[in-house]
Amino acid sequence: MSDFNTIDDLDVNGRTVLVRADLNVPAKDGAVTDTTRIDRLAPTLTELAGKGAKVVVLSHFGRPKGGPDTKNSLRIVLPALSKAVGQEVAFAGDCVGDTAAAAVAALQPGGILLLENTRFHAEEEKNDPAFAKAMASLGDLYVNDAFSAAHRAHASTEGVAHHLPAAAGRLMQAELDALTKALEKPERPVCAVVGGAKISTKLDLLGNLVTKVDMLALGGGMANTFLYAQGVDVGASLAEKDMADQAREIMRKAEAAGCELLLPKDFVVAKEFKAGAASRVVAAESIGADEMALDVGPATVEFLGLKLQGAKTVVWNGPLGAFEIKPFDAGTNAVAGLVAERTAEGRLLSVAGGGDTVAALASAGVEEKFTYVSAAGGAFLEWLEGKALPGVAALRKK
Ligand SMILES: Nc1ncnc2c1ncn2[C@@H]1O[C@H](COP(=O)(O)OP(=O)(O)O)[C@@H](O)[C@H]1O
Ligand SMILES: O=C(OP(=O)(O)O)[C@H](O)COP(=O)(O)O
Repeated sequence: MSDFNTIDDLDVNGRTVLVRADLNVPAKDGAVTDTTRIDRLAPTLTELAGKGAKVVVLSHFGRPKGGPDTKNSLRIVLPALSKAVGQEVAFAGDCVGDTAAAAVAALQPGGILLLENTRFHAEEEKNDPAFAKAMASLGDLYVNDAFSAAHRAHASTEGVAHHLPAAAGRLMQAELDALTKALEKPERPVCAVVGGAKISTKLDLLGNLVTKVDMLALGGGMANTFLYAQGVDVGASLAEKDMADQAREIMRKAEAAGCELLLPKDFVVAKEFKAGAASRVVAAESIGADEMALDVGPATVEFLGLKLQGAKTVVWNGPLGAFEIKPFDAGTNAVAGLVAERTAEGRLLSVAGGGDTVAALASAGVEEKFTYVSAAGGAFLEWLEGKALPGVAALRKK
């Protein structure tokens, strides 16, 4: 980390420090369901507050369409954030402008203020220079502790760093150190497991990943999209059908690079996406028109188990199914259990990451058994590809 400043390099006493956090945590019905990202961020905030800084926290939450909406308000993280830092955290209903400025002005040294979702402004994702400048004008110093959002070149993750003295937070430091230690020279064969629901934003990443790993196992909406691209009828399953050409291109790249693509053999399907919905196991080619593939089936679990026997390193982002709802957690639980067991036996090095992936591993009871669990998903896979992450690059000493 010698080419980055850290909090040790900043004189924060009495200064206003803008901290870019990743509070994009799993939530349901307006409540946080997994606090891992909040708990891992807390030491940075308490250290800064303890050193007399006025701490102003910036973050995105969800994927709002460039304007405010109640579903994606960061207000819902306030109770968990206050608990994690051991003090009441103040809140402002905007991340720029008069509302934000008034809340910052009211902040005392040692105080912590959370600003509303940066993605409530379309300028955030465009990395609009004037918007970044407006955000930067709220503080004296900038600390980026959002490694898990560092693959995004957005105003709060990248733009602001050009306007203020910038440093990496403790979580950012810890993630980069741990990932470097675990994966700088991964022992082959390397198997990447990619599932989850973020299809279009992760497809680009897979094109590079297949040139770096020996096997790529797909689950979740990603697998459905690839099966659709192969001509399989995926019924009402989550899939981005307009991404089929790109998926086919990735399959060609994988073949050329000698990366074995592992697609599900069978699925647990249901007509409704709710707990206790009637479900059945079907072959991948037999999903009904009104059915959704919500988890990988037992034949897929067995197949992945056999394939993983040949792997020395596993990197994993994205649950294999809709794990929040039983029984669609079974595939993720079984494969995670297998990886955990082989890691414990010293036969495998395993690194997993992602907001929901961490929650899935915790609910499977195996989080502690992986070699390392990162708070980051997409960012960790892009780091693994050797890509320069914009949020990290902007912190480099000028
Ligand atoms: N087959 C599926 N159908 C619908 N949703 C799915 C399916 N498989 C996984 N998911 C959903 O994917 C979400 C996690 O995806 P993602 O955000 O990409 O992971 P992470 O946050 O770990 O990077 C979970 O909410 C899960 O319910
Ligand atoms: O949760 C995140 O990424 P992840 O799902 O890859 O772990 C980050 O907060 C980035 O969110 P984004 O993928 O909406 O830019």
